[in-house]
Amino acid sequence: MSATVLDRIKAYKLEEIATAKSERPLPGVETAARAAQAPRAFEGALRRARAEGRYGLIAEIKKASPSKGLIRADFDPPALARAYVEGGAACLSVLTDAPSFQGRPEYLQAVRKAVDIPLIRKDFLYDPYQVAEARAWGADCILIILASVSDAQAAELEDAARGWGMDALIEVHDAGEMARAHKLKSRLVGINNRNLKTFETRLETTEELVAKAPEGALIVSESGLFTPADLARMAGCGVTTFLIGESLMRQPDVAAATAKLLADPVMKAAQ
Ligand SMILES: O=P(O)(O)OC[C@@H](O)[C@@H](O)c1c[nH]c2ccccc12
Repeated sequence: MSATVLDRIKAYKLEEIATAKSERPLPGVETAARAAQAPRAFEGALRRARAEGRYGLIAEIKKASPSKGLIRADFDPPALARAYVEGGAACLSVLTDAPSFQGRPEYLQAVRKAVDIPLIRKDFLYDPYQVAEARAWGADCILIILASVSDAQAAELEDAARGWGMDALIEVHDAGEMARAHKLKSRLVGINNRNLKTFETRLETTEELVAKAPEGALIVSESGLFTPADLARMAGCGVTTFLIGESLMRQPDVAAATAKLLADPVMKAAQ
């Protein structure tokens, strides 16, 4: 079988983690994590938006991606963060992976200083060391991609997040992964419309998997959402919480585009 993008990412991440651990041993990272501002309620901010009848947006700060290449040349993370807040985002996602997404830990740290809303470290996590890093850099939530970790690794990452007082967004993209999500504690579940192995993006993925989610889960529809009609379509199957990057990153006026995307008051059937 040919190596997928996820296999390649995992290989360089494991090297990255080994280097980071030797350059900055865990105790020092833990000290920095303990000194960071207290974690903010990431899932809570999204649940509040939903309870108040608003779309809950996690707006993503994303310069490039493996499938799209460079998405935004003029890339100023603190300015983009402020624009997203002005436009009404509930939370922000900041890519920290450099090789595939041109992200950086410094972007997360700079965004933390620029805005008050909760942040997720968007990266490929395999080791609790990376969860401590995320907390030290100011993240309030981590991403656990079930396509790239075992059940045991997912549980270990989730426990590390809980230990730091952070939330965990559990990402699934098929029925098998959704079944695995039931075994975890987190009830914040992202359905990725993009298959990370083939890059195929289908909004049907959210529609097909939402009914298989754990009881009481808050579902986040991730990737490939561009228009108010896309959000209304997702609301039609009860999903009103979204993770959106590319479509907003391509807009010259990010604040106005975010406000426009969220302006539609369509809030249909509750999950
Ligand atoms: O730019 P989009 O299509 O709006 O997608 C955002 C987000 O869902 C996507 O960046 C993403 C979802 N899961 C991930 C896992 C790793 C890296 C990136 C992702």
